Amino acid sequence: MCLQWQTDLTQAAEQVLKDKASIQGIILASAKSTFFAGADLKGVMRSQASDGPRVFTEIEGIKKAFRTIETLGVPVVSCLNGTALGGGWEVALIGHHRIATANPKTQFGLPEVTLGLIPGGGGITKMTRQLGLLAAQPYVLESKLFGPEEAQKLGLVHEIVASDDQLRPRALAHIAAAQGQPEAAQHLWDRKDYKMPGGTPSNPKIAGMLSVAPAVLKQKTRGLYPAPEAALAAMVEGAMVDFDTAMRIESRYLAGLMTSQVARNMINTFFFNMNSIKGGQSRPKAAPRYKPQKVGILGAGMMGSGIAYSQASRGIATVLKDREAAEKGKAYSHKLTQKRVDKGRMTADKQAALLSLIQPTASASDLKGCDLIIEAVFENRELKAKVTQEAEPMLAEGGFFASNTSTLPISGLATASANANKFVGIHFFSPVDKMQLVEIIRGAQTMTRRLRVLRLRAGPGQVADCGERLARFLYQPYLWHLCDGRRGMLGEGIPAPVIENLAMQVGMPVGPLAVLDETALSLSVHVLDQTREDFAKEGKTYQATPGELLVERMVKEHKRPGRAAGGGFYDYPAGQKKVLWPELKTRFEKSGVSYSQQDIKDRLLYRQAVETARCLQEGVC
Ligand SMILES: CCCCCCC[C@H](O)CC(=O)SCCNC(=O)CCNC(=O)[C@H](O)C(C)(C)COP(=O)([O-])OP(=O)([O-])OC[C@H]1O[C@@H](n2cnc3c(N)ncnc32)[C@H](O)[C@@H]1OP(=O)([O-])[O-]
Ligand SMILES: NC(=O)c1ccc[n+]([C@@H]2O[C@H](COP(=O)([O-])OP(=O)(O)OC[C@H]3O[C@@H](n4cnc5c(N)ncnc54)[C@H](O)[C@@H]3O)[C@@H](O)[C@H]2O)c1
Repeated sequence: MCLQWQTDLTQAAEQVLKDKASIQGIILASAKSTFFAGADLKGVMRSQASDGPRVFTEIEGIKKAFRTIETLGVPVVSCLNGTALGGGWEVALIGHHRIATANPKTQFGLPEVTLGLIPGGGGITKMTRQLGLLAAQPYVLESKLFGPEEAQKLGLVHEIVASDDQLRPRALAHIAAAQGQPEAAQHLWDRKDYKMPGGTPSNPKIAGMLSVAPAVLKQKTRGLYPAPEAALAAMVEGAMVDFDTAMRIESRYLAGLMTSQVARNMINTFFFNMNSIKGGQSRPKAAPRYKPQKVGILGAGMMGSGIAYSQASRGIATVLKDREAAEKGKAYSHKLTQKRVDKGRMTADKQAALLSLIQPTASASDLKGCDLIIEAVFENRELKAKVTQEAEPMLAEGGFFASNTSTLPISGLATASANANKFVGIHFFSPVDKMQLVEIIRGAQTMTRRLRVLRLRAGPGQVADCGERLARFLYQPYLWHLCDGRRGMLGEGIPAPVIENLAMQVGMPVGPLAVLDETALSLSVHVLDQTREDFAKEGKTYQATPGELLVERMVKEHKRPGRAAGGGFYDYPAGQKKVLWPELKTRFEKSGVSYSQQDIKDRLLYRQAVETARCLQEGVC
C-alpha cells in the first residue's frame, strides 16, 4: 500500500466510476504469488508523530476508493490466489464474493496488533459487522490468522477452487450469474435489513460482556500495548454508529498508532529484524546445514536433562552421562512427554521412540562415536577441565566439544581441550524445553565452521552468535547485571513483592527473583565462588556486589538454593502457585525504607538499555 499504489488505486476507483454504465463486474486479483501483504511497513517506519494528519488523510483516501468500488452497484469478486494479510485482507474484503485457491500455506487475517497497529483499513469495521462483536475479537484483537477452509466456515470466503487458473473463470461465472441481483453487489452490512450478529453494545448481554473486556485485555497487555486497546475501542465505538462513521473512527486510531514510536519499535523488531534473523543473518554464509547424529551430554542436572530432551525430541541419539543422576535426568524427558501423552498431544509410541533415544550412563566410554559432546556439569573450572579431558577422546572423527557454561570465558575453558579449535560454547537457557534462544560462543581459537551447530535447534531466529570479539556471552552478563540490580534492591530493604510486581508492570514476563529461583541461586553462588578463586589466583580480592552477597546468604545461611532444590526466594507448595518466601519480609525488608515506584521501574529498564547498548558496541550479532 505504498504511495504509488495509493495513487493507482485512486485512479482505478475514479475510472470505474466513470465507466460504471459499461461495467458488469469487477475482479480483484494479484499478479504475484502473495495476494497482498498490506500496508507498506517501510513507509510506516518513516512516519513521525507530526505526520498524523497526513496519514489520517491517506487512510481515508484509501478507504474512499475501497468504498467507491464496493458501492458501485456491480458485483466485485476477490480472487485470492495466496496470502492476504493486514491491509491485504482489507483489500480482499472489498469483494462481495471471495474465491480462494486451496493451499495449506495460504494465510488470511489481520496481524496488525502484533505490529503495534490496528486493522484500520476497514478490517475492524467489516470483520465486526460480519462476525459480531464477540466472534470477531480473536481475529482483530489477537491477530488470529486463518486459512481458506476456516475462512469458508466463517463465511469470509465463499468458494474454494483447486488451482489458481480456476479463479478467473469462477469469478466471471459468478459475475454472469449475479447480473440483475442487486444483493450480489452489496455487502451484508449495506443491506437495509442488516443486523449485527450477536447484537450491538446496546444489547444487555453484549453490554455485560463488554463491561469486563477492557479489564481482561489489560490483564494481558498490562497497559503496555496501545494497539489492542485501540482496536477494542474502535470495535465497540464503531458498532454503535453507522458504517461511514465507524470507518472514520478506525482511521483516527490507526493514524495515531501508525505515527507512534511503539509501532515503529514493534515493526522493526517483530517484522524486519525477525525476518533477517530467519533469513540467516547470524549464520555463517558458506557453512552447510548440519545435524549431529549422536550427541553426548555431561551432567544430567537441570540443564543437562533439558538439553537431552531437546536433542532427542529432534530425533538425535543422546548419551546422558552423570556421576549419579543420569536416570533421573532421563526421567525429566519422561515427565515432559507424559504430560503431552496425557493431553492427547503425543502418542505413547512417539513417547517411547523419543525416550529410547536417550541413553543414561555413568560411564564415559558410552560416549564413543558422539559427533558432539556438550558439557553441563557444575560451574567449576577444574571440574569442567576434567570432564572435557575425559570425554574428548570419545568424539567421533571430526566431532567437536561444547560447554554450556553460563559465565566462564570459552577461550579459557578451551585450554583444557586437546582441540581448542573444535571447542565452542553452546549456551542453552532454562527451562531448555521452553526457551527458544541458544547462544553460540566462539572462543579465540574456535573455527568459524563450528557454528554449523546452529542446526541443533528447530529453526532460525533463535541463535545469538556472540563471536570471538566478545569471547563471552550476550545474554548471561545481561541477565546477570539485571538480576544483580534487582536482588540488590531487595538488599536495600525494598519489599520483594514491590520488585516483582513492578518488573511485571514494565513488561517482564515474571519477576527477577522468580527468574533467579529458576536458574538456581546455588548457580549464582558457584559463579561467585569461581570468581573469587580466579581473583585470588591473580593475588586480588573480588569485591562481591550487594546482590551477590544477598544470594550467598540465601544459599549458605538460609539454605534456599532455588526452585529445583525445593525453594529460594519463593516457596513451591505442591500443586499450588508459588508464593514469596514469607521470611524475606523479616530478613530483608526494612520498614523505614523509602522508594519511588517510578525509580524502581527506571532502574529496571535503564540497566536493560545500558546492557543492550554494550552488546551493540561489542558487535554481538
Ligand atoms: C498510509 C497507509 C494506510 C494503510 C491502511 C491499511 C492499514 C493496514 O490495516 C495495516 C497493515 O496492513 S500492517 C501490515 C500487515 N501485513 C503484514 O504483517 C504482512 C507482512 N508480510 C508477510 O508476512 C510476508 O511478507 C508474506 C507472508 C506476505 C509473504 O512472505 P514471503 O513470500 O516469505 O516474503 P517475505 O520474504 O516475507 O517478503 C519479501 C520482501 O517483501 C518485504 N515485505 C513483505 N511485506 C511487507 C510489508 N507489508 N511492508 C513492507 N515490506 C514488506 C519483506 O521485508 C521482504 O523484503 P526483502 O528486502 O526482500 O527482505
Ligand atoms: N541453571 C541455569 O539456568 C543454567 C542456564 C544456562 C547454563 N547453565 C550452566 O549449565 C551448567 C550446569 O548447570 P545446572 O544448573 O544444570 O547444574 P546442576 O547442579 O543442576 O547439574 C550439574 C550436574 O552435573 C553433574 N556432575 C558433576 N560432576 C560430574 C561429572 N564429573 N561427570 C558427570 N556429571 C557430573 C551433577 O551430578 C549434576 O547432576 C553450568 O555450567 C551452568 O553454569 C545453567
